[in-house]
Amino acid sequence: MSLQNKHHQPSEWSRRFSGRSYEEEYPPLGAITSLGRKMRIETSTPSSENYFDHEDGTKKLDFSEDSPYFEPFTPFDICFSRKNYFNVEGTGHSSVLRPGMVVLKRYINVRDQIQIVKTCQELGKGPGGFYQPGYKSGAKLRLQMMCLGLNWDPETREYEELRSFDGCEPPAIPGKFLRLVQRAIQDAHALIEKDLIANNVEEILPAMSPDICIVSFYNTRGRLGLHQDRDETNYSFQKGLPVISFSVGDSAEFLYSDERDSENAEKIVLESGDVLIFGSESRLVFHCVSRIIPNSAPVLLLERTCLRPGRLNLTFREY
Ligand SMILES: O=C(O)CCC(=O)C(=O)O
Ligand SMILES: [Fe+2]
Repeated sequence: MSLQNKHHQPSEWSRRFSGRSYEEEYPPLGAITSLGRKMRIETSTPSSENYFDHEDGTKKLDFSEDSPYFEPFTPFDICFSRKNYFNVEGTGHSSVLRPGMVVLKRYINVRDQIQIVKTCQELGKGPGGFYQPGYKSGAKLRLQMMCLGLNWDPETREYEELRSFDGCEPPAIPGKFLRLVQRAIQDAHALIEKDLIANNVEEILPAMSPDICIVSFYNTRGRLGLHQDRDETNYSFQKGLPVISFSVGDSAEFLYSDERDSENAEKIVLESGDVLIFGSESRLVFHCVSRIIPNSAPVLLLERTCLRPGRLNLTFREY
């Protein structure tokens, strides 16, 4: 009995499982030559029609791409793929979603995401930090919120210097966040210029200097109903100054629509590191967070920050 047969007895199971004959599944041993992606096995034991004679009398298996023996050879990778490392594969590319609305996918690198979480954690534990806000109706929002720069009160829908319920002054927006916002606007302009072959990018998406950042933390059951961001000044609306949103942690399903109608809304998945910008024509777009996708945050981010399951969102606006 050959070594081949000693170790691999053909079985009904293996035939059924692979859909190939035993000889096809386990070609006889012989000299194995690696030819780039193709493997060729030389042997003197003919056993199927896929052998063909060579001038020197030996029989060779046909491992050309048309042959059933052909299998691309993939060497073992000692490192995780990015997919395993980050838990999920990216969804989509940076693009102009509609006039004035741009998504920059995986824009914030993991190092900066880690910094964002650590900074928000520190600020969030201090005066003016995270709390669960409510609406005028008494219903609570399904998230924890903190404001930087100015305070926005979901109950009165007003902006204020001090938080009315505890008198706390909102922490300042960190310079690092502001620099990231400016860079994102520039890169959104470059994308618009390229995608729409436009040179009036400032009209399509005006630049802005944020004076408020609303930081929200959604746990995996968190969500935010369909709404427009319309509590800023007329100046801000007339200029179409954009809202700029950073996503960090678990991914979120984000819906947006011209109508107050989530049934027919467009949907995108906002992943950790994504930046979404909506201004000018899209400034008053209806939008909501319909779902947080559990276990979708980058593993490295979780390892370095111990961020709770859920998602951190920062929206920057110019009041
Ligand atoms: O979490 C998000 O992506 C959206 C947040 C939002 O719409 C808001 O803060 O007004
Ligand atoms: Fe909003």
